[in-house]
Amino acid sequence: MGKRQLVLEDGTVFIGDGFGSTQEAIGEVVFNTGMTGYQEVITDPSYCGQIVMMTYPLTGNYGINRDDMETVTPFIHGFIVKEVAEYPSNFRSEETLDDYLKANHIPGIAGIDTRKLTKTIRLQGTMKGAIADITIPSEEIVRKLHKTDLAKNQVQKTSTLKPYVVPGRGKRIVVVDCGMKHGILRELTKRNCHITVVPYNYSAEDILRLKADGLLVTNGPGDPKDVPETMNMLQQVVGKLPVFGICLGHQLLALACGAETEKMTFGHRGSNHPVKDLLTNKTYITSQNHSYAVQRASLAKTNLELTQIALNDGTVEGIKHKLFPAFSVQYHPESSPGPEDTNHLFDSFLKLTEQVMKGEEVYA
Ligand SMILES: NC(=O)CC[C@H](N)C(=O)O
Repeated sequence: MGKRQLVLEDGTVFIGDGFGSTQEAIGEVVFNTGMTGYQEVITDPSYCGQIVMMTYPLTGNYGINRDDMETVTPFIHGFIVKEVAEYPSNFRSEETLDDYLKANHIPGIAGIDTRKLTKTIRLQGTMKGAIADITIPSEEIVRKLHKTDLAKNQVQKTSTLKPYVVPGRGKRIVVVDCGMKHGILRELTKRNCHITVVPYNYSAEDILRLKADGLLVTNGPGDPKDVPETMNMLQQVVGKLPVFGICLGHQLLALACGAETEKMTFGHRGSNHPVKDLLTNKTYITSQNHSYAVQRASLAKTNLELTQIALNDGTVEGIKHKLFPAFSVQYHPESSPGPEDTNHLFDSFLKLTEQVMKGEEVYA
């Protein structure tokens, strides 16, 4: 495709080779440290509004396959890599990364100094950026970036519009879709659940009318404070249904129970983030993708207990309610991509629904 440029809002310019779609992209530039899993990253709806750079220098080597999609329509705004493989080699590969990005209107840029970009983001925090044609003066793009506010309605874009059912004979679980990865459905169907997926703004009343055994609130893009609908619903449902929150769902549970959330400098994105479970003293390697975190000090004024912390920086990775069956984690227990160390959390959630059903006096 020829040369293209990546321009950051602070004026930094990287010249590279365009691939994927030729359109212009604007988004928050973030980095992911996973060495594999680019297909799951591209198709994770939590990246809506973001331009993602992979720190691992080779991407596209095993192509794109039909099995590792995390959503039907990807929402990522752009993709940055050091080197993109033109000829993937893997028995599951159906097409190249370039073809997939072209077909889904996602621009990519390769051949830039990804280590420099990582260091810039680590020092200054995430910034807005654009992947654009080389012919446009970079000052013009910087001006445009300063004028552009990143959208606040990302969950509205990534959530399902209508409820639907994935039938099963086991526990009845309502999944509130804030931008759900298919991995969450995979874990629940593996455990024979009867799943009702509902939009992010489904009311507490309508959820309770479904007479489910448990409620799962999924991952999703953007700032949790931009999703008051789901937060208000949780305030009414906690204590009436066992609740499991994943990533954005975790942040929303925290807000619903009176805790605070804050934006991190550059977030956690990768497949090898160590997390310590304070209740069992075990350490898990987890898959993560988040910009926001629950403010640790704010838990003191709530009925929430800190259950897990990130070992790299001490941030909150898990909480549980002290009075009601509700718990959540900041990372992705469904992995995809990444280690499956914390897959058992889906079993813990279903066990909790069982205990509540039997009327046992148990909390998460
Ligand atoms: N993967 C997620 O659910 C991310 C949650 C939230 N959008 C964040 O960036 O912190």
